[in-house]
Amino acid sequence: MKDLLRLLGLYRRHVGWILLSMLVSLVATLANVGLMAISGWFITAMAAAGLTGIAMNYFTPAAIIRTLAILRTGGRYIDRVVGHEATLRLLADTRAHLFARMVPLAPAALDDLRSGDLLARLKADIDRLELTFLRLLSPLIVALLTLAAVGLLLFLYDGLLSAGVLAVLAGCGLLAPALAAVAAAGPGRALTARSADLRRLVVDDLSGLMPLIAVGAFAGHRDRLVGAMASLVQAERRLARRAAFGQALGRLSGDLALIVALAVGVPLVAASRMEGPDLAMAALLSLSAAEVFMGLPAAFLGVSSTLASARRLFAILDRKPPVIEPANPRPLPEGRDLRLDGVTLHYPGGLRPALDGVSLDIPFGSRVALVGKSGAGKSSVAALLARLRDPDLGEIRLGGVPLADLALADVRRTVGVVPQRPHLFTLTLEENLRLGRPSATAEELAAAIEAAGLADFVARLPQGLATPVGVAGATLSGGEARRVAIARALLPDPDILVLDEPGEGLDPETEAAVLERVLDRMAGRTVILITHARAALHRMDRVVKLDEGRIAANRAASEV
Ligand SMILES: Nc1ncnc2c1ncn2[C@@H]1O[C@H](COP(=O)(O)OP(=O)(O)OP(=O)(O)O)[C@@H](O)[C@H]1O
Repeated sequence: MKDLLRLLGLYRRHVGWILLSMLVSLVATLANVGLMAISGWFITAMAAAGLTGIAMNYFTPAAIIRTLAILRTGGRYIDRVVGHEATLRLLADTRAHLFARMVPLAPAALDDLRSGDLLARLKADIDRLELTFLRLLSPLIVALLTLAAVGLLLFLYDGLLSAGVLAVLAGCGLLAPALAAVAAAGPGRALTARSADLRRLVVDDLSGLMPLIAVGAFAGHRDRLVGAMASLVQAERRLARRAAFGQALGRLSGDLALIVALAVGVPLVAASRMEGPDLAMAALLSLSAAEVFMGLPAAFLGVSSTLASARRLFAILDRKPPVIEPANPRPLPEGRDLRLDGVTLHYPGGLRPALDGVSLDIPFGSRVALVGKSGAGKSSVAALLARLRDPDLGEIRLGGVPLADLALADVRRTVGVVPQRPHLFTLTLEENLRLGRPSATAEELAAAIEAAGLADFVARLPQGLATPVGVAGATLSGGEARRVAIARALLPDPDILVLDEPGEGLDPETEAAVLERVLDRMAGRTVILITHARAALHRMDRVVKLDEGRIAANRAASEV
């Protein structure tokens, strides 16, 4: 219930469209029910008039019938247009809202989710919310109002007639599908989970297809995929069985209501308490009112899977961003000295802290190598310096001001990071580079490419900078991709550059040449180099060794 209310809360901003859509839908439905009822009355009254030879005014009912027919047809058209407008606005809004909330979570607070899972939440889960309004909420309210109108009209003739018809309509049209939906809650949840599983598997396996084939594990993954599809079909089948039960009773509701109307109405006519044409009207009114229940069984069944989707969305919306933008950021200080003071960082589930009381001074303009065994905490320092995470304890200061007090954009403009696993987008080489600084001139772009040691490579490409790099840079070698990432980080001219193992994928000569150029370009500014390559150390001022999250040594490079 809490989730349903929260879901409805998402609709608040579109309440005008929602009310308009419901109003149009109600008018179209009442016009349809009224059309059937008045037509029944009119035909019977005309037949009776013909038999008895009494003249009757047929202009007024004929005009009413024509008006209702126009209202019904036009209303249904407008109902579709307005209903979809309301729903699509809601979906677009929710998708944008969720994406905007994901951005500050990335990457640290989304580490545990696979990209296929995130895609499923952004796409399929939000699409499923459509069911709540278009197929459930609006039809349910319209059905209840129509029932009330029908019940009131029949009550004017006879209380029992009204009660009998309402009981059948509500029992078969509303109660039975609602019970079927309760019985289907389990399969509904399973369906959402299975389709998310399948999407995750497809996206993951496709992006990892090469290694899967290479290690001969493809057959196993294909079997897993086939298994996931089979359990999806099974969940759908279970849901469909329960849906069939609710739908069958829903469809029966009109016929049963007609029988009840006749069973109660015929004695009323026989006792002259009701006119024959009025009975025809009541019978057709009862039959046609059942139309409002047609879509409800399926919508009721969709409630549990829609709520499961909503919960998956809320789970993202409720995540706490790993870093908070200060409400009133302090201005960027003049100084660029970095100071880490008792910095401690725990990853969730980590057995020991990744960083444990690290204190370190990095004056502006210095060149510091961070070394240490794999897992020592080097990349964690890089993440903290770019404020992708915040320390649990201790503080990092830039020019004497805590990083947490500065605007995130200022921090990230000042501290450029080439991560250990840089990501290239499925764009051209130039578009990937310009992400670093969209307004860069051609000369600035060329200078960054030169500094990253990419100039020869670009010159050899037939399409030059317009070359597409493929999905995640798949058409580039590991070393080329890394140099693109270096050029991208150099383009905005950061005052502090953190290079996380920039030599990976490069031969030793190229690595040395690239480092040389980067250091030249960064002359007078700070470079922090995370590396396992001893050869690079003589180009640095200090070498800081980390061991299990602590500083094990901090020496001048000449002493190493
Ligand atoms: N996102 C994460 N979630 C949980 N634990 C993490 C995460 N990132 C790193 N760790 C853990 O924190 C510790 C430090 O990791 P970090 O990546 O900083 O080491 P590193 O020195 O850069 O290692 P490498 O040289 O292999 O890149 C490791 O034990 C690692 O398993």
